[in-house]
Amino acid sequence: MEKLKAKSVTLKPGEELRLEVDFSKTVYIKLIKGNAEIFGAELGSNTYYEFSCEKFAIYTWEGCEIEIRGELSSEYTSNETPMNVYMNLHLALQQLRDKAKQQGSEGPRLLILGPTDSGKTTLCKILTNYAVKQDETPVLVNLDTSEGMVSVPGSISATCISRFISPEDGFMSYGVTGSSGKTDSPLVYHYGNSLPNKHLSLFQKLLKCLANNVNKQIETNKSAQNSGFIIDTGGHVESSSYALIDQIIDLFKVNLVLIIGNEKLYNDYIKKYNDQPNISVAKVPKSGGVVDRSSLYIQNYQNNHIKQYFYGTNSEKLQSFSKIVKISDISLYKIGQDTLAPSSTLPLGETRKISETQITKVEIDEKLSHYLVAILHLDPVTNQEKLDNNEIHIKEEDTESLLDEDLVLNSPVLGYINMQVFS
Ligand SMILES: Nc1ncnc2c1ncn2[C@@H]1O[C@H](COP(=O)(O)OP(=O)(O)OP(=O)(O)O)[C@@H](O)[C@H]1O
Repeated sequence: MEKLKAKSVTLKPGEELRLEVDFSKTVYIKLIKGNAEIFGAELGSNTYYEFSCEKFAIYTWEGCEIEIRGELSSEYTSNETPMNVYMNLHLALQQLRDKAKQQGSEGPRLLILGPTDSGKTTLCKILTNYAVKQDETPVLVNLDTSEGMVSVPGSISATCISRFISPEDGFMSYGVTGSSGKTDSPLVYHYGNSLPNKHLSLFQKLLKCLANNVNKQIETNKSAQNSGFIIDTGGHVESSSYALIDQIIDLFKVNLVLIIGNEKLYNDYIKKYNDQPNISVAKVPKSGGVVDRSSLYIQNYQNNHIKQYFYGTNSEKLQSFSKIVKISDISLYKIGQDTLAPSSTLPLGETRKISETQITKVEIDEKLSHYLVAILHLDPVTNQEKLDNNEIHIKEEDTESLLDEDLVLNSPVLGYINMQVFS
């Protein structure tokens, strides 16, 4: 790093430095003077932070001097930011949390909506970090399946946040918690696609499982109850997604809907919840710094995220290990049926019922090498309770698999493996 040419940048109060670092490049940043933050996480002075494959901003409330080493693909300073609005939003949320503590009730449950690349995830990060700064422990819910946030892309999750989201490692600072024995491991459900609409009934079922589980878990966590929820979503803004949004509001008991950069959605939701005093709808401006990301960038970002899941982040390295097991000792199941022969090949008059949530056993062969496979936690206690209450059933007629789809979908992810098959 010392070999890289260093340069210094001075920012005035209220300015932000917007930076882009390519995939193949690494840039180091150090705060020399003053104070600065990256999406709400303060930078410590005289410490190098490492970035690659990132688009981000360094904001300062009081002015600062920063040292940068390495090659940036874009860099400019702006004094037009929505940070004052975001800070006011945080203060309003904090008042609701304080009120919840006094009254012994639940804190705000905030749902952030907006088009793709409008800055939703960034706002979640800022609000979560500001909440942590005030000793809050909000539950961060990720329903954006293209990002993965604390786990691999294709998953949805809920995490109780009690420490800053690292400025250099981002949400993955929570994704690698297993390594250091921290107890704030995320609750993750596997969906397996970037688009919720692709397998809508599966997505809706998993939403329900995540919401039920997280609502149940925080029943005994007073501090998370008071701090409330911050929920990130993908870019569901078209009217065809309104039913899904309403389901999210209902399942996660959302009481504040916040819209970034979409007037139509804001107006529709103002009208929709006009006569419901327990749900408020508000809007905030989109930051001029938010960058549109190409599909190539998103693909590289997702690959990098998966790599971090297995090998750790810049500041917390993980040692992945391999384990050889006999094919006959394991069973692999697939959710959904997208490789069936066309219905036209069926005997005349016979129809096939294809369910997106159907569980089928998969034959393990070399073709499955390098597949990312989710290991589920088929929690015997919770599932036994559900069996006793007749909420789920074991299919006795199905001798091939005793796995009921509800039993599987109800089970959170224990971890992911990268599979290699040898014969
Ligand atoms: N002020 C800023 N300056 C520079 N880059 C920024 C700024 N705000 C956000 N970004 C970057 O812009 C990109 C898009 O932002 P973000 O992920 O928050 O949008 P999003 O609405 O959540 O997108 P999606 O719907 O695709 O998940 C990210 O790479 C983010 O780091």
